[in-house]
Amino acid sequence: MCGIVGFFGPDDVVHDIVFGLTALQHRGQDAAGIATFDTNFHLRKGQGLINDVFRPKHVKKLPGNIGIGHVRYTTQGSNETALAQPFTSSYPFGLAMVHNGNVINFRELAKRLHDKYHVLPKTSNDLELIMYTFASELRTKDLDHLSVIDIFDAVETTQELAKGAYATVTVIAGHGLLAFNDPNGIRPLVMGRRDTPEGPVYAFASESTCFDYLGYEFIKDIGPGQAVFIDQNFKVHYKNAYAKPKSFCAFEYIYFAREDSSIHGRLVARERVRLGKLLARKVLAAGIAPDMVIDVPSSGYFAASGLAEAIGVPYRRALVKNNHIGRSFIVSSQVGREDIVKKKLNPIRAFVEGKKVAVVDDSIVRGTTSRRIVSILREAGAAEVYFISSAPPIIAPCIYGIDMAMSTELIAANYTEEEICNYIGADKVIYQDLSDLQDLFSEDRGHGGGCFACFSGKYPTGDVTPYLRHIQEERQSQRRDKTLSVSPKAPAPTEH
Ligand SMILES: O=P(O)(O)OC[C@H]1O[C@H](OP(=O)(O)OP(=O)(O)O)[C@H](O)[C@@H]1O
Ligand SMILES: NC(=O)CC[C@H](N)C(=O)O
Ligand SMILES: [Mg+2]
Repeated sequence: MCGIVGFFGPDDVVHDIVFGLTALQHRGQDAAGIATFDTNFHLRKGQGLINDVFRPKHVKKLPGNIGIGHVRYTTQGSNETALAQPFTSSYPFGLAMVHNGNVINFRELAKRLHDKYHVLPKTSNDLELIMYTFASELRTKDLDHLSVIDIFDAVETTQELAKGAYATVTVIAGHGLLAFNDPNGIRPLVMGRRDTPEGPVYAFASESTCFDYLGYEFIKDIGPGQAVFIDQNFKVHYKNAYAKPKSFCAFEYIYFAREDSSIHGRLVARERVRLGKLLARKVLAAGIAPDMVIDVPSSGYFAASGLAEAIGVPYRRALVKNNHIGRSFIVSSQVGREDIVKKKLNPIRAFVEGKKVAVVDDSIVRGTTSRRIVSILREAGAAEVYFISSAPPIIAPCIYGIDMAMSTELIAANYTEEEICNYIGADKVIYQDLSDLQDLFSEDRGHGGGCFACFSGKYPTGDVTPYLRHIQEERQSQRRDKTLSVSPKAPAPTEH
């Protein structure tokens, strides 16, 4: 799902970039990169977390009052350093770009760039296709007299040609900072501003939480098809008025985004509490009577507290998370995910022994976390374990920036709820109803609609079968996890 930031102000911006990326670390753990510009581009990118890649000695070598940054969760190509973002192009002007999302007409765009503009991207990262498509359109303009209209025209063409999800920020050397979203606005992108004695600093970021830390005022979400350009005089130009999102990724509210972020007017934490409360009907109808509701740290907390409140049962944090362990789901190998899940959570025996426990997580994707949780709760003496997902069953691949592109790795795409219950070893599995989730983000509720593709199999960008075939071939050639390493018919594990 990647995290992106961009800053443009009167002074060096690298410290705000590092700080902003640190607030977005949960969006990508594979790699990190920063590009700043003064009279030249200064670029550093590497594998690992922000603190791994950027030490003080590196920050000093990133001068410039305009710059962008990226934390990567790989969805296209391998996660080696060469494919980390940002990417730069020397022509026209000098460009540096980052994006969050996934281009799904990869081959078509690459062919057009080659045939029409004789451009050969350096890697298989789809960001290059967006950047070179934009660059190729820009270079057809009168570069001696580049106007904002020219820039927005190049954006418009890029948005027509590139299919999929892409929230982007671009430095156009000597001209300014540009942000634009794909026509569906599937990924989050927000704009902020901080006033200083020397003048305003403008910022773009995947999530508003970046601004909280840095003292920026939230200005707006960048909606579907929208673009914003900050010129050299710090004048702000908008392409397309803001429109409510019709296909914003619902999984951002459920799991991906940070709880303290607000997206399209909705505080993520509050939406998660609502999702927890919505589950009460099914929990009560299931005839289970939990003694307590616990969460799976860290993304399950708000839904668990919402459910506990709705059914009048105590909430307890009975699973303790090792705070030095990051996210498991966004690790690119099953072995890596299982290793993290093993190290990450420990039950408090004194709370769960002899108790009937409703454990709430935001989602069950591959089943890695849930199977482990049930096993360690049983080991800690829980009498009954009911596993509750605040997301509906994930039955179809995500191809818009969350790396679950193969239905063979999605447990609910391959097995019934009963088989899943058996595999994870729970006494009951309860999922959110898709209709309840869709209602929460419907136009009637003032949101505008969302992308529910991974829950419904209906994709907002039209026919995606060619892309699904492409990504299947790519994964098979990379021999990355393509099938579940489980058979839910197998009994739950006793060892752990
Ligand atoms: O069924 P699975 O394939 O295990 O995927 C689902 C789990 O992965 C995520 O947790 P993660 O560890 O990524 O992050 P968190 O600490 O934010 O919960 C999510 O919150 C679920 O717990
Ligand atoms: N998760 C993402 O947004 C990934 C962005 C881009 N597809 C990459 O692989 O770098
Ligand atoms: Mg989790």
